[in-house]
Amino acid sequence: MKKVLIIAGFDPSGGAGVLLDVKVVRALNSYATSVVTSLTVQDTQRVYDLKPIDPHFFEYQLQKVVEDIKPDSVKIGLLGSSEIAVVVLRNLKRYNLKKVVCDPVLKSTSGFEFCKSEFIEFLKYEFFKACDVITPNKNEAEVIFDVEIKNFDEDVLSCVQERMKKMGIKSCILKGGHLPGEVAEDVLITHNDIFKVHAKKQGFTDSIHGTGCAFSTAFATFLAKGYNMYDALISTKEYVSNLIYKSTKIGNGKLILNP
Ligand SMILES: Nc1ncnc2c1ncn2[C@@H]1O[C@H](COP(=O)(O)OP(=O)(O)O)[C@@H](O)[C@H]1O
Ligand SMILES: Cc1ncc(COP(=O)(O)O)c(N)n1
Repeated sequence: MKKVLIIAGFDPSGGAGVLLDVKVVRALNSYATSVVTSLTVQDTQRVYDLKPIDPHFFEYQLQKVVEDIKPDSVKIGLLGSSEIAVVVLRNLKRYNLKKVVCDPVLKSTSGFEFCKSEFIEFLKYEFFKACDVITPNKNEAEVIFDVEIKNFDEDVLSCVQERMKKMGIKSCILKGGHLPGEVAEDVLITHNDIFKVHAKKQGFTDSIHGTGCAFSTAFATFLAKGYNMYDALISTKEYVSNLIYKSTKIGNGKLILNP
């Protein structure tokens, strides 16, 4: 049984964060451990508040679980505070953790700002380097790479590729759910390759919640199973598209995924 370590925030409604991530890992027949970075006050309509976990207590939990159950891959979601991010970075290095997938959650679909600007600089120039792949959506990629993204044309993608090299980011999957058009396209960019996948768009991206969380967790799980990045992306795209096609309205707000 492959083991995926989830480092993410807690959404009590289960539409995003660790509750969703653990279900995705389980649905893909793997085992999830999880260390919570922050608690949110949240429902299917919006995020109201966030309280980061004490960084010392967080580190204590992280170290105990990693020393006992060595993960085959790591998914990092909402970090919640720069102090927690520093602890995560230190321990990625200390335990030499492999196959680290980071979903750079900067803002919720409903518009809640999860990161202040100095924290974003730390992520851009220190944290992402320690990850094997980051999975920004359109808005996150614009902030991280300081580029306007209206489509995934060649010039945009090669600009992102150049900036990744300069910043020391190893690989990146740009998620295109928020771009206009009939298809939801995602692009894996490495230092010497660009690889696209796409699926038919279903419904309105802004009315579905948790797609980015499910995407990065499924990708980390396929890596844990030994898939290379290309095959992991193909399988993740198929898996997440099916979850989106079956998304349901469980509360008064956005549709949720139910792995
Ligand atoms: N309406 C949609 N129909 C099908 N796939 C979608 C839709 N919206 C997003 N996706 C896919 O879901 C995944 C998450 O993407 P995206 O919504 O861009 O990120 P985020 O949830 O982080 O904002 C990507 O694979 C994207 O292509
Ligand atoms: C705990 C937690 N983690 C991540 C997200 C982002 O998900 P989304 O962009 O779907 O709001 C969230 N809302 N809450």
